[in-house]
Amino acid sequence: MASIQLENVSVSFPVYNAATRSIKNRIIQSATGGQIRADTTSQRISVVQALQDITLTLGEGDRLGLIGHNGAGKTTLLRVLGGIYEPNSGRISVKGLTVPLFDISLGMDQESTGYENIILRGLFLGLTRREIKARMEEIADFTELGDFLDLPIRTYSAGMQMRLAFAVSTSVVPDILLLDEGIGAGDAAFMHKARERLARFTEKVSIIVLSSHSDDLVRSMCSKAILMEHGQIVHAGPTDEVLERYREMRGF
Ligand SMILES: Nc1ncnc2c1ncn2[C@@H]1O[C@H](COP(=O)(O)OP(=O)(O)OP(=O)(O)O)[C@@H](O)[C@H]1O
Repeated sequence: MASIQLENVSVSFPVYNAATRSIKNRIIQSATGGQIRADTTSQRISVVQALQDITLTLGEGDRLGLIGHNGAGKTTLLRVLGGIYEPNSGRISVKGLTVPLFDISLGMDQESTGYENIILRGLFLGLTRREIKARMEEIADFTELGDFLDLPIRTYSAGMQMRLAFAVSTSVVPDILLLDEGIGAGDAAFMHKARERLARFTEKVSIIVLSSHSDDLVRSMCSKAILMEHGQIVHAGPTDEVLERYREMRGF
């Protein structure tokens, strides 16, 4: 059974050679972003607190929307769930095959061919070589990249790389799907095909977490949501209730 459990998870980023003099001994909080504070050990280091004390439990059938201002911590939270970032503190347990459909070039190598990258990205996502080989032909067909699959992917355009990564990432139905609102640089025909594939696929996924600035998208995909502000969860509940709270906060 797929599940996600986060207990008091915090993530901070040290920023070296930052102009910390202006933020000596105080915490800066602007309208956007996490919190910036000076590091206690060095004048030359600032710390951006991207997530602070996040506690969250998700199980079978949950569709969660992440809502909040620029820099609120939505992408950082997705990256923590995808195992891309380790929390600095707190406990995390993610059970089930997890596929991030953002940071789509992770696990790919620019010098390797399209075919080799299908294997690399597949292994990165936790598939076995046998599972990848069994799907190779279907993945290659879906990309429509033809003979380009024999060339190193540094010769591809951004949209061609996206086609490849998307085709591999959606070749197996995961237990947990992590989504960012934009899946990138595809052309209109591919985006249409990608959306259809995604719609078929999302029905079967056990848990979905979607980060989005689009109220309509969150409403159409998610039954519940959390509102994030400066790295913290400030409201959690049914999607409509959380969107309403966000509207009130923004004052429109
Ligand atoms: N690698 C990094 N180094 C330093 N700070 C970072 C890094 N990644 C993220 N941050 C900071 O963490 C905070 C949260 O960023 P995050 O990308 O999670 O926000 P977000 O809610 O996804 O924003 P947006 O809606 O703009 O995409 C921001 O203040 C950002 O500056």
